[in-house]
Order: sequence, then C-alpha cells, then structure tokens
Amino acid sequence: MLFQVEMDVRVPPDFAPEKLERLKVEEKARCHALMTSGKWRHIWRVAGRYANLSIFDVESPAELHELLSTLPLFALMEIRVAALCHHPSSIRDDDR
Ligand SMILES: O=C(O)C[C@H]1C=CC(=O)O1
Repeated sequence: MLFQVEMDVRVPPDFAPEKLERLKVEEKARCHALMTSGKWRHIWRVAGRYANLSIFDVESPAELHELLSTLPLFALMEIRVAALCHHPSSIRDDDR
C-alpha cells in the first residue's frame, strides 16, 4: 500500500543542539534502513522548509503508524498522511 507522508520538523527554540544533532544522525540511519528495505520508497526535501515529502510502501496503515511513530525525530515532527491508489490515467504499472 502506498502512502504520501509529509513531515514538517518543528524544533523548539530551547531544544538542546547536541540532542538535536544526535536525533538527526539516528533519524538518517533509520531512514536509510527503511529505504534499503523498500518501505521508505522516496524522500524529497520541500524547498524552503525544514520538511520532506515521502512515499512509503507498507502492508497497512497500522504498519505505517508504527514506522512513523518510532522515528527518532517523531516528537519534533508534524506529520500528514495521504493514502494513494493507482490513477486510471497512469501509464506506470509500478505505482500501485
Ligand atoms: O530532514 C527531514 O526531512 C526530517 C527527517 C526525515 C529524514 C531524515 O533524515 O530527517
């Protein structure tokens, strides 16, 4: 199942810089692991914002929630999810 996920990172002004750096390193590693597994299919930076637009390919909404809610930066992110399905005009068979 494909989901569009938009993540806006909201760092409080008083957040400890060294803790943020550690979380960012952990987040990058988790992202790489999930991309390697195929579950995190794409990630793009949203120009002008500390945010990304991602595509996840998972078995269920429950699995997506588990993957997102255990991200190291989860507590600092505002996340919006949209379920995706094949468009009848699409000529691509790999976007189902
Ligand atoms: O930078 C971001 O968009 C937030 C988060 C998502 C992946 C990652 O490495 O950090």
